[in-house]
Amino acid sequence: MRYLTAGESHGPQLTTIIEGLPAGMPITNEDINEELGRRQKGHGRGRRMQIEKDQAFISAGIRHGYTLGSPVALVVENDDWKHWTKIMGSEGLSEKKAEEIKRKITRPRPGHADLNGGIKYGHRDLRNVLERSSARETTVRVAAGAVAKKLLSLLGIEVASHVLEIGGVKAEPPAYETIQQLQQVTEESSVRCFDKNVEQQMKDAIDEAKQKGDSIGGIVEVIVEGMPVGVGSYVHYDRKLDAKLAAAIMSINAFKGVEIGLGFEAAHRFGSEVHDEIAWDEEKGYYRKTNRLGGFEGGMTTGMPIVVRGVMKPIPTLYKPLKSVDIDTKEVFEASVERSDSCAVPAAAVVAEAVVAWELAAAIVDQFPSDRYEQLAEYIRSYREDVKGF
Ligand SMILES: Cc1cc2nc3c(=O)[nH]c(=O)nc-3n(C[C@H](O)[C@H](O)[C@H](O)COP(=O)(O)O)c2cc1C
Ligand SMILES: C=C(O[C@@H]1CC(C(=O)O)=C[C@@H](OP(=O)(O)O)[C@H]1O)C(=O)O
Repeated sequence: MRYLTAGESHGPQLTTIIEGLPAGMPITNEDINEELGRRQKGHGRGRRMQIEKDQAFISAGIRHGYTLGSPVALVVENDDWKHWTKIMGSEGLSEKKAEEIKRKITRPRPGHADLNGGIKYGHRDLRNVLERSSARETTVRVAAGAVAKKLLSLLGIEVASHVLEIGGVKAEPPAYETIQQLQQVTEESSVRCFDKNVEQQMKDAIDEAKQKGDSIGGIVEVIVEGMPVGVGSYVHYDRKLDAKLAAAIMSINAFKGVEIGLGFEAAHRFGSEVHDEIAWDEEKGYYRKTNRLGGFEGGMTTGMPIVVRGVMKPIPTLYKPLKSVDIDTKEVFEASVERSDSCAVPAAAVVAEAVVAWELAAAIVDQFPSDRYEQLAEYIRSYREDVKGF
């Protein structure tokens, strides 16, 4: 499976085209819209989220709630676009008129893509960079992820996420009994944190940063239960599924690091404190007594829950500006800001779920190729039986 996204932050719409889904898989607008709504929430978001009410329009590949096997195209309109039609040049402005608008951006923000992107493409109006580098693009990645999540869920695989840390305020690891409970509790939290004791502290940290004109980052964790054993590969470096998850997390705007299982903590421990002992019983088949390796050995799933963490840096657009250099005048300036998120870690947790779900669904479709959804479901069911009898 593969997907592409297109669209600018203040353009008319964002689009994704998904290719390779089996035919006959049930999927509705609501499945996708629910995920889009989850991504818009979270304490610390800026004014833009009050303007947008993200909804997916299915323009291809699905009929009467089932995939056709043809490419699926999903569109999310930008409600903010109506305020930007002139600036975005959608009305075919003459050069003279564009000059009149005088909204050319020549002041790159430290930490954003503005300067490197401008140099790379030769854009002297840095808006041509920021429009696409904006995390607005994650809207349609979540739409594609929603389709992947639906496929996984139909196959008995559930994906959840939660926030472990915001701006130095740390939560206890979640003590959940079922993944559904984890999903429900985090859904009720305005910072997507399972640990209710620190929720207010996290909100306070966000408010304090905002008040100071600053921004803060944090750590999110994605947990996946129900993956069959042996998905991925130890044979080829580019089919190692843990590596694909790491790349997927790193592809989210502002993410600077990834850990699977113990992650960096493994460096401080003996091997006997890191590796998970293997056990077997008739009911479960093989299992691990612990899950310090977060569901992966040898680039393949172990069948234990997948645990992936990602760290998000603080948002680069700051009301309290850092110094930078104007690309036209070469003068040093301090950036002024119209609007920005002060913390988007809770939203990023939903994006992390989406990109992880996508990689897992793609790996399954790759390993168990089937043109029909029913065939795929049967394939997975019989593979699970096989694994039990190994
Ligand atoms: C959900 C989400 C919302 C974001 N909101 C903003 C924002 O309002 N302002 C901003 O400057 N950066 C925001 N970012 C981060 C930038 O998009 C990101 O830092 C930028 O694209 C540069 O990429 P890099 O940080 O990965 O190097 C957001 C990121 C995510 C995931
Ligand atoms: C629009 C979204 O996030 C945007 C990501 C973003 C950035 O620079 O990454 C900048 C902000 O956009 P604007 O400049 O229009 O206020 C965020 O609101 C979204 O998540 O849907």
